[in-house]
Amino acid sequence: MTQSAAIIGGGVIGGGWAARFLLNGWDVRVFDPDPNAQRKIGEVLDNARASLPGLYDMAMPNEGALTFHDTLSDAVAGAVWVQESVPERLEMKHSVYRDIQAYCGLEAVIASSTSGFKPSQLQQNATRPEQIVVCHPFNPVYLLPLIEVVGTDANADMLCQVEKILQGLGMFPLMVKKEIDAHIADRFLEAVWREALWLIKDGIATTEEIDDAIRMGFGLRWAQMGLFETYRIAGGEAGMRHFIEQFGPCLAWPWTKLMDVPDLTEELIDKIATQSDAQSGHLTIRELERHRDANLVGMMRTLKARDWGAGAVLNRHDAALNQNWAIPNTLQDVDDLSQPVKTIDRAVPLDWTDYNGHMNEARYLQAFGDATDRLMHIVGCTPDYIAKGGSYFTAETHIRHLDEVQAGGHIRVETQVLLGEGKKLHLFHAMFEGDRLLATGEHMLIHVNLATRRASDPAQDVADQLGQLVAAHAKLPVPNGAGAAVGKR
Ligand SMILES: NC(=O)C1=CN([C@@H]2O[C@H](COP(=O)(O)OP(=O)(O)OC[C@H]3O[C@@H](n4cnc5c(N)ncnc54)[C@H](O)[C@@H]3O)[C@@H](O)[C@H]2O)C=CC1
Ligand SMILES: C[N+](C)(C)CC(=O)CC(=O)[O-]
Repeated sequence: MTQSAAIIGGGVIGGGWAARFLLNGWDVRVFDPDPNAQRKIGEVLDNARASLPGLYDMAMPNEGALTFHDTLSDAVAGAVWVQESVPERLEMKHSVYRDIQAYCGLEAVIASSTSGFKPSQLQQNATRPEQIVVCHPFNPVYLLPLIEVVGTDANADMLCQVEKILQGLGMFPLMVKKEIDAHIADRFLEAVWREALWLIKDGIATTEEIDDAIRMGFGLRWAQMGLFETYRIAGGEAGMRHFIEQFGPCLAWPWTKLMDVPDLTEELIDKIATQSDAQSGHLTIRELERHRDANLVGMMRTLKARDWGAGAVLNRHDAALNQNWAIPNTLQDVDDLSQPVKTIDRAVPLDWTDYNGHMNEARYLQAFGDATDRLMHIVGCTPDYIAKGGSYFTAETHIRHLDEVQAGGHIRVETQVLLGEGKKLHLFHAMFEGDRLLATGEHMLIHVNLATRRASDPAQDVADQLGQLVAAHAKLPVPNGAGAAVGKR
């Protein structure tokens, strides 16, 4: 049965949570008194649909149902997870918990997005403190994996379940062992924010110069290694110890104004807002969000290819997705040998699209190449087999681009084996979005001995498995377009 999450407060963060749950197959029930909440969440969802599914190389589950409710009691009914994302005011959060606990199930998790309150503060005077836990996300919640989970002794029994549910949403729960104001990550953000305010107040840098100082340099380092791994490298061969010895004395020099906070006077606020308008005012918030999402998707997919940091979290979720929405790994996994085999089932990543607003031609080849790799794996041409010295090389390719598809579009490739005899493997891939045929890819591959780099017969096991597929597919009609030349309709 589909699980449901209640989103209490559907602003910047609640909207991101709604998208994260929905796109992971949960039903989502929103309560927010703002008459614009539905429109705002709809816009956030559009951005999320274009960006999140394409981070994975497997299809995500079908979207859950999104409903908006006039009362909080209605929204929390039946929800196993209640995500509170109302403004950062303690008395408001307390009053919202009173209402939630009056109507939600006894087993429901009540998670708070709070940036800074400790769980013990949130639990004060609650009917059932053990239900309330901090789950602090990062904007955009639908893309960034980090989630700081902070509980008290009262929550001990539920933290494991909370961690599991968040992992199931493709997130990286950082289980914070000791509560502290602003948890872990926001203490860094706060420190950097304070320095930035001083640099502006003192007229040393503009908003744009500060952003450049971050994004052209250390921001890129932080995105993939964080602070300590980065500084370990900065210590050279002598490592961390040398780094601290060299830069330790600077801590006593006036390199930071951290203990002193500038007054947020009207004058300072006006200076920051004016500079920010000059820097980014030509773009709407939604346009900025789309740039942010495309940049994040590109960086995260690069990290994914390297199975590193945030990218490794995506790979773990991909493995979980494939258990649920199966693409076959072996011939035994194929449900019906007599039909073309499903070799790709995924969304179009944002970074596969181009200036024409659709999937770029080169990415059709990438998808068909991935489909070929999957078929090779299914017939036993696995990484182990390849490591022993046999593989297939593609000798010829013919792609027909029949229809377009946009970022986030759910594509599927079905593969028919036209010939699998001796050294030759002749494949015909058909790419669909739903029932719509988008493209076909016809490929001739030759089995190769990787030591001699010359054509060779595949090992018996691969030949046998391929033979089974060829015999079954021989009964299928020759697909429309097979053997066509360029320009021939
Ligand atoms: N904006 C950010 O970068 C981040 C914010 N957070 C935390 O998330 C929480 C929400 O922050 P934002 O989404 O930024 O604020 P927001 O102002 O964008 O959204 C708050 C929403 O709560 C609604 N609301 C107000 N009273 C309500 C009530 N009684 N019941 C239901 N909804 C109510 C408002 O109409 C509004 O839509 C805060 O605790 C904040 O610290 C956490 C991570 C990042
Ligand atoms: C500015 N902020 C303290 C609300 C930021 C966060 O809590 C996390 C984030 O997304 O930057």
